[in-house]
Amino acid sequence: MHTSLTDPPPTGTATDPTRATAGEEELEDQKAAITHLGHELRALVEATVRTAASPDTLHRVADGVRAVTSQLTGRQRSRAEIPEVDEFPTGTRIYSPVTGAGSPLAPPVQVTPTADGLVGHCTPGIAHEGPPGYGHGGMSAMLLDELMGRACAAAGTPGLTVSLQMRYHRPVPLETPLRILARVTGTDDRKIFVSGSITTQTDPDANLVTADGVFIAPDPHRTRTLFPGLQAER
Ligand SMILES: CCCCCCCC/C=C\CCCCCCCC(=O)SCCNC(=O)CCNC(=O)[C@H](O)C(C)(C)COP(=O)(O)OP(=O)(O)OC[C@H]1O[C@@H](n2cnc3c(N)ncnc32)[C@H](O)[C@@H]1OP(=O)(O)O
Repeated sequence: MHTSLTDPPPTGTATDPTRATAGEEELEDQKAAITHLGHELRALVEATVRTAASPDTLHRVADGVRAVTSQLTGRQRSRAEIPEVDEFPTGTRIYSPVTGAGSPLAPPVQVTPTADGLVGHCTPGIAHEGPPGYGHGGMSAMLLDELMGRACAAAGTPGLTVSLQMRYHRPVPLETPLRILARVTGTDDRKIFVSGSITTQTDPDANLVTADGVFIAPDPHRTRTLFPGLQAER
């Protein structure tokens, strides 16, 4: 998050080629606006957790933020609704707390395919702190869970996590560019075995965190029950 604050807002990923061309421009506009707001909100979150401002200033800013929040009027997305700009489950998930360009919670991780899986890059800031100066262990688990889940989807077998074994070898430094790797190592019927790791970008041979996970591809009936938005909108 830290260095990304000074970078230009990231752009969205490729559009689903099956969508009607007429809607594409609108979707791109929507993605760009969501990304813009996400970028500013992440700057607000980072400034919030770093500031030493006086109580007066904090109260004034809180009132200002409440006034801004009240501008987000109109229809609100329901719990199971999948945003129109999303490509579920393999691509853009714009409000993902890990990769989402529109999420104030996300570092956000930029994901790229590798020869045998995925690599993610991000720079978590102080908002993701656990021990002073280092990343929260739950944050590392969240980064790996998401990347490992996306590796399943990228391999053509989207699945839900049923087991995630974390090993924390060294503290994860904040404000430091990180590299997250995830790859499917095997399958057994609906079970997908996945491994993942977090290192710094400058020392990719020194594992800070590693994980082994089991993901399950839900059967079609369970998929329909779990994700009603998928049927209604796709
Ligand atoms: C278009 C299709 C979409 C599909 C889904 C897409 C999702 C991905 C979306 C986007 C991708 C990018 C984002 C990723 C995000 C990160 C991933 C998360 O955070 S996921 C959230 C946390 N996880 C849960 O909430 C799961 C909760 N669990 C469940 O709902 C059920 O367990 C479920 C549906 C996953 C499986 O239930 P059953 O009833 O279908 O399956 P049973 O029969 O229990 O198990 C099947 C096999 O798996 C083994 N198994 C079950 N649990 C296990 C475990 N903990 N460890 C090892 N094996 C286990 C069992 O022993 C069984 O194996 P034997 O057939 O007997 O050989």
